[in-house]
Amino acid sequence: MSQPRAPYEARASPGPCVERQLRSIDVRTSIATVSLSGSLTEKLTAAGRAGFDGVEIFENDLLASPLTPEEIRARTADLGLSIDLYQPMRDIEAVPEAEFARNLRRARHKFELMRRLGTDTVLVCSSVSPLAVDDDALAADQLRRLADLAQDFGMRVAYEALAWGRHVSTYDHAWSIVEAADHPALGTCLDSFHILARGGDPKGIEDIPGEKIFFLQLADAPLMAMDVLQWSRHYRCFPGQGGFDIAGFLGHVLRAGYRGPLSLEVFNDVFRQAEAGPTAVDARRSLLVLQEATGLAAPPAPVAATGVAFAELVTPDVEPVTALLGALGFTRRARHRSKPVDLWQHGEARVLVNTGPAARRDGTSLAAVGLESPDPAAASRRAESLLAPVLPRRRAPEDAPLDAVAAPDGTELFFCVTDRSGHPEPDGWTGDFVPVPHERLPQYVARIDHLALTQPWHQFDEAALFHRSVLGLSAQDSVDVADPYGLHRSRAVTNADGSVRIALGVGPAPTDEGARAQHIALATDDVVTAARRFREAGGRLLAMPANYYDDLAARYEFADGEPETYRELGILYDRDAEGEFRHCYTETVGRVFFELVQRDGGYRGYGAQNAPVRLAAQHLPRRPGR
Ligand SMILES: O=C(O)c1ccc(O)c(O)c1
Ligand SMILES: [Mg+2]
Repeated sequence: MSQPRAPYEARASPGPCVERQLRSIDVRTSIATVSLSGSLTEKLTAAGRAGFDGVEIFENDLLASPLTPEEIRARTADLGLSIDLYQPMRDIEAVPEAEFARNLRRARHKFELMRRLGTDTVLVCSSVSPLAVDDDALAADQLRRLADLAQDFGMRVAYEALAWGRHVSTYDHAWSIVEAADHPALGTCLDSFHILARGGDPKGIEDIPGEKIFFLQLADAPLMAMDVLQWSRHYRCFPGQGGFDIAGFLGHVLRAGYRGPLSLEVFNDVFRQAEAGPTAVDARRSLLVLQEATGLAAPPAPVAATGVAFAELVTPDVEPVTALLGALGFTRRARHRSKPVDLWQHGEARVLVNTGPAARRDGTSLAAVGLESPDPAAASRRAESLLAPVLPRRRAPEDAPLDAVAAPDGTELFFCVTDRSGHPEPDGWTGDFVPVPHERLPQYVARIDHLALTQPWHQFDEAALFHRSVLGLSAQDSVDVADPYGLHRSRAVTNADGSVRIALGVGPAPTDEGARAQHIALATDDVVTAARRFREAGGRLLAMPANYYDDLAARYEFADGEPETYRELGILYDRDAEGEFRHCYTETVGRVFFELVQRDGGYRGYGAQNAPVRLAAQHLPRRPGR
């Protein structure tokens, strides 16, 4: 089959000129209703509001809907969505003639339904039926006859290889059957999951004529060694959230000449249960990032943060918070000129304490993070283009304008510039604070080492993609840590020099309020001194069990007295190929606690090895007698 080829298709890999050409392609985005939670109406509404152009309607969603096909069509159109695909038709091909006659009858009903829905493409997935025989000629013949019927209705059939199809399980096999059938109303549907999960080489996609690729489904997945059907039905995720090279895959499909919608088809147990609205936004963001990676779109470039300017705590009960900060050697340096917000500082670590109205709503929590930005306005434009909710720039007329967005968990992220000039009238956010007299205390904290933010259970993957794409941070591997009452997962996102480190977590982390835990880790170059000073100032360190220290002494050789000091203060120890890590924890106030950390050498982790012991210790006070 011959087809016109665009000039760039001859090139082996997309260079800048290719990227420019791709950018002029107007791609449409679509999402399968199976990817979202709720009723069909809720799914359609979420997809429409998130800005998708179309949907794939899953048969079960239609069957369960009280709306007539005409009403679904009208609702979809009202939301600005087209119905790009109806799916799936199963177990159609390569079956005995009597069975195929029944399949055609079923198909006729579906084509009538599709006409009422106003959609023209149906997905047929490769048969898993025990009746199906291993006979490509028969499969091609029956698919041709199905396509004939489809054509009578003005419809098209897109044949997709399921990775677990009985006889057809690879895209090239499905394409060879479609090619043999040679019918204008029959094409293939490519699904990145089925192709990449089997480890197949997607390069061969470039040999399929673009107009014979009737549909493209995109899904990523974490790399797992498990049965492919279970993997597909439970663990798919949005592009950029798993381990597949979806951008590379899409490059092959575009070079084949495909110009249809990019459609997300994600079967995922978490998304099935989470609110559809935010999931749809997460989904759209994943496609925007993918479009950027493949040269299909050019949103404003990421502006990586260069440090943490401040962490902001809100609290209805300020005394325990300021007592904790005081014991940690922070002093109150300045007061916001119009709001009940104090700036506390130790070294270059700044903590804002806000006792305003939000505090009464949320209890003591970490509500905002100031990220030091080389270009706050550009960082905000990037965030907005990737669908981050932008917050009002000026809270009060006299305040300095601040660019800020909300992260998926509601944490406010400010892009700011800290004025360290020492001028009496500082610029930027610091200019809104009026200095107050303060004591000069010994400084043993250098800066904020990292922030740990426990995410809502259903937003872990979304949070990682958000921080990576919106903030230009890179994500490390996710680690699983045993918590006595569940599993704690953690994934750090960092900038290149480690001056911004955010540990995103999910799990039953213990807090006074039973809510998601958040913590601020402070960098020190002498954790023993820091811990002692904290104690002397009346602070309480989290005690660790003696068994931990017995094990530590067995694992490593320490200088005389070292393990005893750690045991006395509750200091934990870890080591990797690059260096050493010593850390200890304060008690928890509301949802928040502090950690003191000493990194030596090039240690890059967060003490995950010690986390089960620390989590157990944090649960203890809340579960007395256990
Ligand atoms: O899991 C399935 O059965 C199934 C159905 C339709 C698809 O497009 C698909 O990729 C998987
Ligand atoms: Mg599919």
